[in-house]
Amino acid sequence: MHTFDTVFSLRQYLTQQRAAGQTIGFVPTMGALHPGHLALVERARQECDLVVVSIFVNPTQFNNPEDLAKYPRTLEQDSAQLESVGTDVLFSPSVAEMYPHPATLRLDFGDLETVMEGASRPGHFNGVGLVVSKLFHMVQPDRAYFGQKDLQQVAVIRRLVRDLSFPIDLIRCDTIREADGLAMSSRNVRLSPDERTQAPALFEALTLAKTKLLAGERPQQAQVAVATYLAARPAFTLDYIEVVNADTLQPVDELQAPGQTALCLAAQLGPVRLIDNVVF
Ligand SMILES: Nc1ncnc2c1ncn2[C@@H]1O[C@H](COP(=O)(O)OP(=O)(O)OP(=O)(O)O)[C@@H](O)[C@H]1O
Ligand SMILES: CC(C)(CO)[C@@H](O)C(=O)[O-]
Ligand code: BAL
Repeated sequence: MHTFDTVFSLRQYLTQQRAAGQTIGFVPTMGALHPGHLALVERARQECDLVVVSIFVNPTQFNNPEDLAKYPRTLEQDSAQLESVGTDVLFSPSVAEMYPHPATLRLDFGDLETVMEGASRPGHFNGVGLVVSKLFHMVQPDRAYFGQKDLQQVAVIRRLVRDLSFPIDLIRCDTIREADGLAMSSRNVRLSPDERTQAPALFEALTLAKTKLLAGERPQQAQVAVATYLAARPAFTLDYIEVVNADTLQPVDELQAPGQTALCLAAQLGPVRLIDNVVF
C-alpha cells in the first residue's frame, strides 16, 4: 500500500496510474475504521483496479468543537486494516495540507440541508460538500463509495456530483451492524459499557416503526411509536425521527414505492450523538 500525505505526491502517483488505464475507486473516511468502512473498501476492491482511501478528520464539517476534539484518531491501526483488505493508496493529509487557506466558499444544498442532520448541525453539509469536492478533485475517481448509515450525506453528495458535473459514479453501500443491531460508527467507542448495552434500542425502535408502516399505520403513528419506545429508556434524548422519501429526504405522509421510504433518527446517548436509518 502506498501512503501519501501531500496532494502533490498523491496526484503524481494517480496521474501515472490513470495513464496506465487503471480505474479508480475512492472511499473517503474520517478514520477510526471498523467493518462498516472495510465493507466499502471491499466493494471498491471488487469493482475497480485501484482503491484509494482517504483518512481526514475534516474540521469544517464539525459544528461542535468538543465532538471534533474527541473524534477518535487511530491512524496506525487504520493503516494495518486497510492493508489487510487490499487498499492500494492511503491518503492522510494534515489540516494545513487540505486547507492551506481558510475556505470561504459556501455551498447551498437547498431542501436537502433544511431537514434532519442539516437542521441539527448547522454548516455540517457545507463542510462535507467542501471537503468531498476537494478530495474528488485530488483523486479524480471513477467511482466513490458511501455508506447508507449517513443517508442524507449520500443525497448531498449526489447533488454535489450533479450540480458540479463530477464524472463519478456514486455507490451507496448497506449499513453494517453489530450482532445486536447497533449501526457501526466510529463514535460508538465513546459509549460507556452501560450505554453500549442500551444502544441497540435505536435499531429496535426503527424496526418497530417500519413494521407499523408496512402494516398500514400512518407516518405520524410510526414516529410516536419510536418516541415512546425511546422515552421508556431515559439514557436517550431523541433529536428527530422522520419518515422521508429516501432520495429527496423530504418528509412524506404515506409509504413510498418499494425501496423509497426511509425512517431516519438521531439521538443523544451519553456523550455521543448517534444516527441510524432503515430504507424499505
Ligand atoms: N456501519 C456502517 N456501514 C456502512 N458504511 C458506514 C458505516 N459507518 C460509516 N460508514 C460510511 O463510511 C464512510 C466514512 O464514515 P465516517 O468515517 O464518518 O465513519 P463513521 O463510523 O460514520 O463515523 P461517525 O459516525 O462517528 O462519524 C461514510 O460513507 C459512512 O457512511
Ligand atoms: C465523507 C466524509 C469523509 C467527509 O469528511 C465524512 O463526512 C464521512 O466520513 O462520512
Ligand atoms: N459520518 C458523517 C460524518 C460526521 O458525522 O461528521
